[in-house]
Amino acid sequence: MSLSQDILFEAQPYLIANEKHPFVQGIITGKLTPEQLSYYDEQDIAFEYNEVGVINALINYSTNTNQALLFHKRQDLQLHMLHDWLAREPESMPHNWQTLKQTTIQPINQMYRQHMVATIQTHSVLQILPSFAAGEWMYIELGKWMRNQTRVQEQPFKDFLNIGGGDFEGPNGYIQKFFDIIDHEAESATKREQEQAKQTFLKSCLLEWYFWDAAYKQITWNDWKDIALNGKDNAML
Ligand SMILES: Cc1ncc(CO)c(N)n1
Repeated sequence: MSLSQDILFEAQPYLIANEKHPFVQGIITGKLTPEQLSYYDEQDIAFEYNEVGVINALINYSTNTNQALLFHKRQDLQLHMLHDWLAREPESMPHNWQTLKQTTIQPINQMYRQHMVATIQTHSVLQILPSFAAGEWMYIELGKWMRNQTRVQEQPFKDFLNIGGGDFEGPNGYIQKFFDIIDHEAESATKREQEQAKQTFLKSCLLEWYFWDAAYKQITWNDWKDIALNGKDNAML
């Protein structure tokens, strides 16, 4: 079994848990509040901006030119996605590069972002790529699964997780190429390095669930502070 097959086998329960999360269910039923959507929107755009740094590292530590070109192409897509995203929803939530860089990174987002950037110091594509590829894989799989669900046909729910299949899916899509790179790099890695790469992927899958959860409950540092300093009920966390 290749490393990517092994990873994907172990990631299945995480995919199912993500499908069941009330935020994801709320996308299907259109039952998320504007506040939940806006928390997600703000945190996720900042999350995607953080990925720019992770993709830069992938370009930097590529082990051959084809890898570097692929990551460079993915970076171009990332920056275009961010550009289009910043141009959307201008009235309900003004977005721009300045506000994006000043957004407060809430607890789970911070944990997830740091989980990803912590892999950069390994200087190893095998360790960095799974941290990033897991989220991409999760969104692609959730998008495929959504197509079989009877979902609300109103914006913004209609296009949520309806990610550009062409670029990401199929034998020539990014995600397959990322798994091919993981398998290629695994060939020259130790068992321990392979296991580390797998655990990094699974940790990202887990943090995907918590990212939905944080948006569903709109968890902020103020909530953490209230619980710690004022002894407020911590059932919500
Ligand atoms: C939290 C998160 N994970 C993955 C993706 C997919 O790019 C996203 N937009 N946000």
